[in-house]
Amino acid sequence: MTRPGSSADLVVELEAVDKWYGDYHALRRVTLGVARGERVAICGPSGSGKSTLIRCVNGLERHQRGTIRVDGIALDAAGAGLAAVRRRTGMVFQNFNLFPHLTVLDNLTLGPIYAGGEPAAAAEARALALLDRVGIADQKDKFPGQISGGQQQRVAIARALMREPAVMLFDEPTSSLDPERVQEVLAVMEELAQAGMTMLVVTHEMGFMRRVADLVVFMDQGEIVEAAPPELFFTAPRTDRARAFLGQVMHL
Ligand SMILES: Nc1ncnc2c1ncn2[C@@H]1O[C@H](COP(=O)(O)OP(=O)(O)OP(=O)(O)O)[C@@H](O)[C@H]1O
Repeated sequence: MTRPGSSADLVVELEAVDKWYGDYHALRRVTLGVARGERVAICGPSGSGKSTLIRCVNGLERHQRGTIRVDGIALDAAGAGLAAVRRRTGMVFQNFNLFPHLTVLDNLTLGPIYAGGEPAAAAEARALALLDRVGIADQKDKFPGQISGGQQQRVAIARALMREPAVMLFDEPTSSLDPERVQEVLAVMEELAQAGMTMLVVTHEMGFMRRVADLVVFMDQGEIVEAAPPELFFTAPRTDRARAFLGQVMHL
């Protein structure tokens, strides 16, 4: 839940975070906490700052004001703590971002072996176990272009898990998939949630939010407008802005 100032074991903490792109104020005093093992979903209209928020959490974008901490490490506005925070976060993007010239297996092992110094045999054993966990161990020698979008996204999830992250960040992970491929990725995400993974997920998937999220955060114009458990947010939104958004996406 959003509990600024509480003593909960927070893996992600944002306090009064502001972010500008030039003159454009993209995040406005955003305060949010994600406790260990908690699943927080972020929704809101296009351009409301959802991607910006999640990209600030792992330092892909820099905030200018306020505090961001991941697993207790401060990512201050000048960028200190960046490498340590990156090691503790696994990021899954809309467009998979796999290396097209590497096999599925090599996509998982490249970072740990060459950047992390892990012995190749150990990295491969971990990679095979994770590919098995996401149901695509049999595709390990294929290249990304030879497998479906849903399979590519499952590879991307397995690659992010190679870091043994304290939190998994998902930025609209099913938005670029064919409709028949969406469920296979959501099923992997649900399995992660059941296993206790801490997750911060930008998504438009209402069913996923209802089933999996502990907290739904609704953003509009760079602000967190509401933060509530899904059963409350979807049935009794408190603000006109949230009601208008839900009316559009759920055709109420
Ligand atoms: N690199 C950038 N430079 C300038 N403006 C940007 C940049 N990235 C995002 N913006 C602007 O910041 C605002 C928030 O963008 P952001 O991508 O965070 O929104 P979003 O809620 O994730 O939208 P969507 O659902 O369409 O992905 C938008 O108005 C966008 O045009």
